[in-house]
Amino acid sequence: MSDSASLPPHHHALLLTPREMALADQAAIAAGVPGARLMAAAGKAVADAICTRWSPRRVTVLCGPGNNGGDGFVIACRLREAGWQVRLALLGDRAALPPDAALHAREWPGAVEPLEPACVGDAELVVDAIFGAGLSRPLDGAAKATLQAAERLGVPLCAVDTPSGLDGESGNLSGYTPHAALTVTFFRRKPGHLLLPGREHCGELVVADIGIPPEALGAVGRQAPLQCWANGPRVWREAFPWPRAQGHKYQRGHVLVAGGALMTGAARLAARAAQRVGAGLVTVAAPAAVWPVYASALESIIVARVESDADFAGLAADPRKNALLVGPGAGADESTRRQALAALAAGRATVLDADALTVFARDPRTLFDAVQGPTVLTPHDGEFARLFAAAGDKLSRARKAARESGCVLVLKGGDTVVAAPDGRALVNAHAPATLATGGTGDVLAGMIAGLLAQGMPAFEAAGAAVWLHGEAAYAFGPGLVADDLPAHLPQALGTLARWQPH
Ligand SMILES: NC(=O)C1=CN([C@@H]2O[C@H](COP(=O)(O)OP(=O)(O)OC[C@H]3O[C@@H](n4cnc5c(N)ncnc54)[C@H](O)[C@@H]3O)[C@@H](O)[C@H]2O)[C@@H](O)CC1
Ligand SMILES: [K+]
Repeated sequence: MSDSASLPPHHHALLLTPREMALADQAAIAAGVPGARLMAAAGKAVADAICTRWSPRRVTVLCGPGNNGGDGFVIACRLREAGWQVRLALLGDRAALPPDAALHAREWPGAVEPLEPACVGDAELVVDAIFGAGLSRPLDGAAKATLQAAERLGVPLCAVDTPSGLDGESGNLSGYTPHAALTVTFFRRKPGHLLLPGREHCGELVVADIGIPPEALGAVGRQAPLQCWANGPRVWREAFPWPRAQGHKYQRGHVLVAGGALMTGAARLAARAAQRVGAGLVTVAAPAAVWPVYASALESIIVARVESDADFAGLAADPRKNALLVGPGAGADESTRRQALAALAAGRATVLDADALTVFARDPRTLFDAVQGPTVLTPHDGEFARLFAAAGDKLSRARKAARESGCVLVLKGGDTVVAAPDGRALVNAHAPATLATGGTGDVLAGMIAGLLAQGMPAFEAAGAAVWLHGEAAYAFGPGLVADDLPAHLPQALGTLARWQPH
């Protein structure tokens, strides 16, 4: 096995697909860690996680026909040793278990019941070790009926690796998937643990070390690059533009925000967010008719009066304005389209949001062909569908669209995905549901522009903005409206400054 120099960057935050995880297992086994030992460690980790959360009680361990079921046999043994009353049920034939699972099944001293709804009848806790990474078709038959019976009982369920029926790669559900109170996975998380709807079925997620050396990642990465991470400071904090003692406002960048003529609040929110995230200067280009609205509300922000799209293009052409934002409250009209194209033509960092995306619905190629500088597109699902034909799960759609457009894609939602044209991707789970309220997207777009203006690369800037956006919402708590976000960015930045890898 290679040394740690071959580890992919931020390897703790990597998300591995089930296939990549199987390759990591194989690499560990090839490096001399027997599969049966990995399974023993996996089962022990789950049993330990259970014992620290629940006192001994009646538990039914549901085992599937593969290695996930093998983990189940280990869990049953460990819980029994710890004084729990354990029932174990197996789907399929004991003689057909794969070798590592068969080995651990031989150590189980109790009865092996057939897996059917009756086996959870008196349980106070249920362990779902039916299917994990090997799920190959929708859940049906006895597995589905038994998990449904467990869920109807209303007792807590602990899932091994993934709740059965959850596709670890996409987060999609197949046939039926129970809601776990606790999911214990091994070595690294999978995209499906963070993507919706999967994340909602995992409950608390624990990642256990089962003895796979991190260097196994180097071996996996040589087959296909590993470039999907859970979004968080680990991934981008080295690129975060903290103000420097010797800096001055001109070194902290200058954001130009196109202000809308009707919905003036959106661009104001974006401008405040750009400023709060650290941009040295922010200019809002305000249409003449509503100039006073902007000017009276934005004391420390420059409000430039524009009479025409040509005026805006003139502002955008000023090279000191090193990050441009068009879209918030812009209106889906010709003027917005001209402003977006003027921003892209400037060849500097650009964020296009909302209406500045919608105006290219009929000819997205015009938009993609105009891209020159680092460009970030921030669609929600509806806006995305107007621009891109990409199908599939959210992660692959975002990646395909990033490649097609040559832009960093921020595909928003409760599980925002950030994707770069070179295949890198982030899945964000750091966002409370309170963010689903009007204007929060404008704030996010402003934050990305603010970080771009300070020289942060587009992929990292998008990831950092998405995380800080979530952090500011957590800091505020319930009752959030978009206006609260810029005001809570200082707290979020404080958390980031103190953040330590764990
Ligand atoms: N060495 C390893 O590979 C390790 C694997 N571990 C465990 O092994 C699991 C992966 O094991 P496997 O690859 O054997 O996969 P699983 O145990 O998840 O499932 C594979 C079996 O289920 C069947 N199956 C899949 N979907 C089905 C469906 N919907 N209905 C009926 N049958 C279905 C397959 O035909 C196969 O027999 C991980 O999730 C993890 O829990 C851990 O023990 C750690 C070490
Ligand atoms: K499972």
